[in-house]
Amino acid sequence: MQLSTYSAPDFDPYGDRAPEQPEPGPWAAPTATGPLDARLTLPGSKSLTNRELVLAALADGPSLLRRPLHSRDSALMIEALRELGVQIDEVPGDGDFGPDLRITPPDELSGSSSIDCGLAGTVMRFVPPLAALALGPVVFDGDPHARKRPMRTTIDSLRALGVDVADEGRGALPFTVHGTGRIEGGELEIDASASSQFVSGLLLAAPRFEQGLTLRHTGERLPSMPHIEMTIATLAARGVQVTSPEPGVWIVPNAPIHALDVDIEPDLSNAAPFLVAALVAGGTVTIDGWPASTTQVGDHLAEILPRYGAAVHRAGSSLTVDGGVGVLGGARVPAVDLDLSEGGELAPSIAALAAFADGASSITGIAHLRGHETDRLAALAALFADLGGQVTEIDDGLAFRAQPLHAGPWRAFDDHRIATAGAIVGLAVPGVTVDDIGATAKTLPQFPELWERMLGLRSASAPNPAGLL
Ligand SMILES: O=C(O)C1=C[C@@H](OP(=O)(O)O)[C@@H](O)[C@H](O)C1
Ligand SMILES: C=C(OP(=O)(O)O)C(=O)O
Repeated sequence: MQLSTYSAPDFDPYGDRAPEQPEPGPWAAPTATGPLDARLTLPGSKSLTNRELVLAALADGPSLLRRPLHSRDSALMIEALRELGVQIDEVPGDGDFGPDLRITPPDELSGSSSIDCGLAGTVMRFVPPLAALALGPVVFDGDPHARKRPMRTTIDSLRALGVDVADEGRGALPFTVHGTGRIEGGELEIDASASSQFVSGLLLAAPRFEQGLTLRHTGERLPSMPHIEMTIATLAARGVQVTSPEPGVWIVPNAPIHALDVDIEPDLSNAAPFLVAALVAGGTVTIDGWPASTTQVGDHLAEILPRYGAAVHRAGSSLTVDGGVGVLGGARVPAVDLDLSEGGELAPSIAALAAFADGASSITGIAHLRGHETDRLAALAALFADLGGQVTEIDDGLAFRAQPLHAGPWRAFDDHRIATAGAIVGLAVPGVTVDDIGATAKTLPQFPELWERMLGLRSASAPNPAGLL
């Protein structure tokens, strides 16, 4: 099948110019020359945008998404849903980062199509249950590395629900879902230790199962609980009440999913590299539009970063991280043992900070990162070794030892968060080159522009990257 490459959306929210996309290719990470004093807004949350797209596709009428994310992952979700017969139109909105989206669900989802998941976990885990509700075969495939991401639980759970799924026996992409237009539902046991998205994908579609769904997670651990809570909250906002009588068990009734016009919050996980930058370069970084309450795990940064020496202030809808003099100014980064089982997607940014810690430290609870966009534990260990660092893989995470870092290459491995971790390191280590900054298009196509403006490297007369005040 034809695999997609992300290209800029065909709108122009910036007046006379389209948004810059990161050019695929090498990027010399800029070194900070002094403390930061930056204020920015960020595009919409990937996790919220892709959940709301799925729920809108199953809803009982048209929905509007205000200020959604426009990136490769959201483009892949939009295309996937269009393949199933969902109408998705761009409509003018007041966001800085592109148009709003109007989603009109079809009377019945249609199959007989092919879906490109790219490298998007949300597409490969959330859309197959919808394909099972459609009539006709739907082929799922993705980027070369997507074929290595864990998918067995999605495949097995659909089979246990009576859906015919043809695969190559590896528990991975590619596979074909032979939907019959209905799922009976009922009780189901799954092992979601490799990804919370196995749970979320089933919960999102379950109100359309004839008996609803009683889902029980049987594995030893369950990562990324806030993402499951986000799924439950987005369902509740559309009138579906999921109950959880005990940890690891969820009951979803058969119920209509109501149409809803919804505001998408900025992506707080994508705030991580910018906020961590304050601790490395020193000074302050303020993110505007920070929600007062949210299910996004990025909100945990407000508690995590003080453990590494930051002062965090909230004022109205802004969140400021003050990194003091920062690593560059000679600050000592405390050696912290951090359990990130709830927020694994924050790990690459925190690892880039822990690499400067004064003493032995660790990030644990993140074994499942081996199944992310790349094997993030192996990638980070290898990348820091190339810079002279001492970061080692442990059973369920990474261990860090204080070691001066030097110039060197930084491979992105097609992983947006590995790419941005390289940018963080480069703030304090001259001569770090990220081989492909284009990887950031997965969830934040504006990353290089925003980063350079954060550092004051773009003058006021240079094109203004969306969202920078
Ligand atoms: O449901 C979601 O939107 C996500 C869940 C998490 O997945 P895992 O549980 O596989 O880590 C997270 O890391 C990913 O970036 C987004
Ligand atoms: C793990 C991530 O993405 P995905 O949704 O593709 O799993 C991530 O964004 O850190």
